[in-house]
Amino acid sequence: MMTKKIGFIGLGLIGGSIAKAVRQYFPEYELLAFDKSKETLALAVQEGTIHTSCSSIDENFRGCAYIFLCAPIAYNTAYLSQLKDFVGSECILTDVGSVKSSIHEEIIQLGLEENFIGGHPMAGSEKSGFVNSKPVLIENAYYILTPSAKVSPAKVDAYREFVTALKALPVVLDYEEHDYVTGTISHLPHIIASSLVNFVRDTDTKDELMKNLAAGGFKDITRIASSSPVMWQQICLKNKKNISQILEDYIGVLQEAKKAVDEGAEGELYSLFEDSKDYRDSMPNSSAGPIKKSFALYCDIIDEAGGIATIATILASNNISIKNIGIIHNREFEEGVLRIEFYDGPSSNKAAELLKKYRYIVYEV
Ligand SMILES: NC(=O)C1=CN([C@@H]2O[C@H](COP(=O)(O)OP(=O)(O)OC[C@H]3O[C@@H](n4cnc5c(N)ncnc54)[C@H](O)[C@@H]3O)[C@@H](O)[C@H]2O)C=CC1
Ligand SMILES: O=C(O)C(=O)Cc1ccc(O)cc1
Repeated sequence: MMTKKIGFIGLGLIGGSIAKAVRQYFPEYELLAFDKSKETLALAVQEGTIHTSCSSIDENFRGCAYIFLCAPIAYNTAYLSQLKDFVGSECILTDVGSVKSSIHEEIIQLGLEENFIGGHPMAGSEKSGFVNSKPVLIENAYYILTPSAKVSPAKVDAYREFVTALKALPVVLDYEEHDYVTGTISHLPHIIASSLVNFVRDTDTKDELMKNLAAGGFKDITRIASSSPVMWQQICLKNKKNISQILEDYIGVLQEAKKAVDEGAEGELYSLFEDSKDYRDSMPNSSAGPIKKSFALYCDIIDEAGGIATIATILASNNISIKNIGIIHNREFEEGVLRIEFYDGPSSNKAAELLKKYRYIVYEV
């Protein structure tokens, strides 16, 4: 069997998830890692995710087919000069950072362009650390590749195939375009979420009415405010130019909204919400995105003891695994409805068909 050595620097949420996916799909590969947290490395060895834990970037990294840089972005860039000696001609050096220009610039400086293909799995969560990592995190998620100008097409093809084998969806982009696009769809939303949460904290009443009354909508758009502070600090520092421009443009949009409110401009206010509804509704639920897609359906349940158990039994006896199940209450479903999440689209479709056959009212989303 063909074995390869894969190295990781940083084995947290993303590094850990990729390592676990490699372990799952290429069990014969040899995995090694360096992380500043000794506990993380010990756990990864104990769980059988990696074979070798390294106390620094050392000789172990020589001969790797892939080296994944998965620490916060400023550290990834800083480690390149230490890594350089261990990067052989066949090695594909890659990262998973949310910003690409800074690492590409350092790669050019160090003459590592023939080896470097930037990477960015558009998957993750507000959680962090190896303990939260899982192979399914990158499954069906877009995985952006930003090849250096001098890397061979053969290496790009090999990396693309590797990403596909890990069940992610490779997309090749220019690194500068990557930073503008992710600046808008990922970095700006994180800044909005965090500043909105802080705004509520700073303007709340003495008895914290806002904190206690905050409803689903507020929680939906601020989930990501619980993300790793060091990671987002570094993203803002490294994608400064794009984020500054995007914030300026977005503040202009907010000012227009304020003007419409100040002037009681009925038409403008209606359009604001109608346009956003149309565009948001046109985003396919099944497309992969920064927020990992979910395969869920909603189902009315008969209000009697054992209602959930009956549905779970129907699904289990048809070999459909449930990822998550629970009753939700919101304005859309005032009476409460059962939300059932599945691991993939086909399971969700099969479950919907089956439950309809049993005369359940099913809402597919
Ligand atoms: N969290 C997310 O949703 C996503 C994160 N990313 C990128 O992935 C990278 C890692 O993020 P996460 O895995 O979420 O973070 P994390 O905090 O879960 O993991 C980072 C890991 O790096 C280690 N580390 C920190 N500083 C280090 C250093 N100086 N030397 C060696 N190891 C060090 C930590 O001990 C930890 O195990 C970042 O560059 C981020 O931009 C990319 C896509 C999604
Ligand atoms: O939690 C979420 O929805 C995210 O937005 C996760 C995420 C964070 C950083 C990235 O570079 C990509 C994805």
